[in-house]
Amino acid sequence: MDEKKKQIENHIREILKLIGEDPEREGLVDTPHRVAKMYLNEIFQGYSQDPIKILNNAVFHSDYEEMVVVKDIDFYSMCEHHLIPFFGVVHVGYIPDGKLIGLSKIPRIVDMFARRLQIQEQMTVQIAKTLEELLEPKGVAVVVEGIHLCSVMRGVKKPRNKMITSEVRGAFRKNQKTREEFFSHIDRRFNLID
Ligand SMILES: Nc1nc2c(ncn2[C@@H]2O[C@H](COP(=O)(O)OP(=O)(O)OP(=O)(O)O)[C@@H](O)[C@H]2O)c(=O)[nH]1
Ligand SMILES: [Zn+2]
Repeated sequence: MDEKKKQIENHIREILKLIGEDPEREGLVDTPHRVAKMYLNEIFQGYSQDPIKILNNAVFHSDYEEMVVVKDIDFYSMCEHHLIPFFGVVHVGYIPDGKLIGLSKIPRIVDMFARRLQIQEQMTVQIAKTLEELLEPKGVAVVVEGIHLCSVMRGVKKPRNKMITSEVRGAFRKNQKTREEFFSHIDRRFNLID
């Protein structure tokens, strides 16, 4: 890990030089170290995480049969095309089939996939697929609402653009009423803003 950190530091220092900066000036002298630490311990931490460890046995047997919805889970991720953030909220629903998951574990799974280089569509599918594998539920649904800084502060510069992606599996795909129940729970407003 220390060797990796050192190498990232060196590359950041080189990038600083190439964009016309002086990496030795006071404000920047510790920046390569900070960035390396932030990449490995925070914003790209997801690469070194294992869903089974994150779960820590927090799957419970239960007779509860109705839909479980966890909504407005904030996430921060990094666009794989531009290496700048996209962020927003994730909403998750599932219909258990004998197994429930600890409430805090859903945001932990979201973070595991958000803390990587991503596109929003892929992150949406990865969250749904992982919950399906862990819980074997009757159905799972994931909706992600995101703002991509690569379309806000550069490129097309459309600051109010929001991207909405969804992945629905099992009962949510087969049964329109189930899907509608989920969407009525999460509402269609953009939850991050209002
Ligand atoms: N579908 C999808 N596209 C994304 C996501 N994040 C960024 N993009 C898009 O990826 C595309 C990359 O296109 P390019 O033409 O190679 O990149 P670019 O020249 O920087 O494009 P502009 O952003 O239009 O200036 C852009 O249209 C981005 O808006 C994402 O999560 N999902
Ligand atoms: Zn981008």
